Amino acid sequence: MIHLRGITKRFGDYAALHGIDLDVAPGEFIALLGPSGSGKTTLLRIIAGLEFQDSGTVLLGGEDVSSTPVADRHVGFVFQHYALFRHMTVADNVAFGLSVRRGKGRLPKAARRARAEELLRLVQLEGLGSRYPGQLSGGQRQRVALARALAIEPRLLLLDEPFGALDAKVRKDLRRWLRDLHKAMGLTSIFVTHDQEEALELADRVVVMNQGRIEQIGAPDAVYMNPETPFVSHFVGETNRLPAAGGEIHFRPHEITLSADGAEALLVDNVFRKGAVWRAEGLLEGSGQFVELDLPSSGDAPQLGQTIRFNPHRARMFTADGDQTQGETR
Ligand SMILES: Nc1ncnc2c1ncn2[C@@H]1O[C@H](COP(=O)(O)OP(=O)(O)OP(=O)(O)O)[C@@H](O)[C@H]1O
Repeated sequence: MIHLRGITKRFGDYAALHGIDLDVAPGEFIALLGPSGSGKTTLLRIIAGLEFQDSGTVLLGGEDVSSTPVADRHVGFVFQHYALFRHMTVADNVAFGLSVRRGKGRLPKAARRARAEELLRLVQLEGLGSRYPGQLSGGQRQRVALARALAIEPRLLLLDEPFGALDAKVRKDLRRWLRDLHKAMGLTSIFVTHDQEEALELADRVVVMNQGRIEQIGAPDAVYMNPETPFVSHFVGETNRLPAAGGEIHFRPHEITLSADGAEALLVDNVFRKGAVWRAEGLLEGSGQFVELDLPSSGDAPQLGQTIRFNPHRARMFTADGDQTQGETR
């Protein structure tokens, strides 16, 4: 569906993307995940045709669209701040992409209306077509934006932090809804997020980006369980780091075994409930390293000042040069 080869992009002296290669299969739901400034939006805009790469090629459905303008790429997109037209009704907003279409693909007015109604049903906003955007909630507005993007029957749907401005509960509902919609419509979708939970929950594959490069591509479980670089280990999920000879050892807060003769001892200086577990934080005896541990909340809460002895049971060793790893279980 999408083949990106050697995509580079500079803004003045600043290299925003360094040779990105990426293949996306039809029907996939892909997350571009990375910190602010890692190049996610730039890459998405290049795929959409809103921005052009300095070098490299973009193939969509086997066709080289490297220099094709956005209007001819047949791509739908939704951006966090891609505002609806405030002076247009919801139905007119949704039908907008159809009404600007020229030539033989243009639908008569009645058909455009019917299509808008159908899309509003799809995004579960049936009957709200005559309202104005100002009369909708934030989550409803995002669904209108999505309906508008889908109106042109795009082959590809691109979403840039589509739910970024919404509160956590609405975000979660919309995520699930979007995943169902993606599947039901047989879409190929790429979304940008800096929220690892969102990426892990929604995507078939996660593309982890850092400083204009792809660090790792994989299924959510693979990226979480087998991070290939210290960056991925740290950015996706929570990670404790311990200095070790020739590098560092990484383990997740829950990847521990409690043991009275454990090799590590945490002096607890903060405890709180984190969903189904107790989170205990503090410094390790000896190294003074800050560590976070998750303990079953079926047991008593750890006490401040208590020492917890443990062994990491599924640790990963990263060597000092940073990008080589060895899985290690102890
Ligand atoms: N039009 C532009 N002119 C100059 N620099 C730009 C422009 N667009 C992006 N950049 C720079 O390119 C880098 C990548 O930006 P991009 O928006 O792709 O990052 P991002 O990963 O999407 O970040 P965020 O999560 O903050 O949106 C940033 O350092 C940004 O400042």
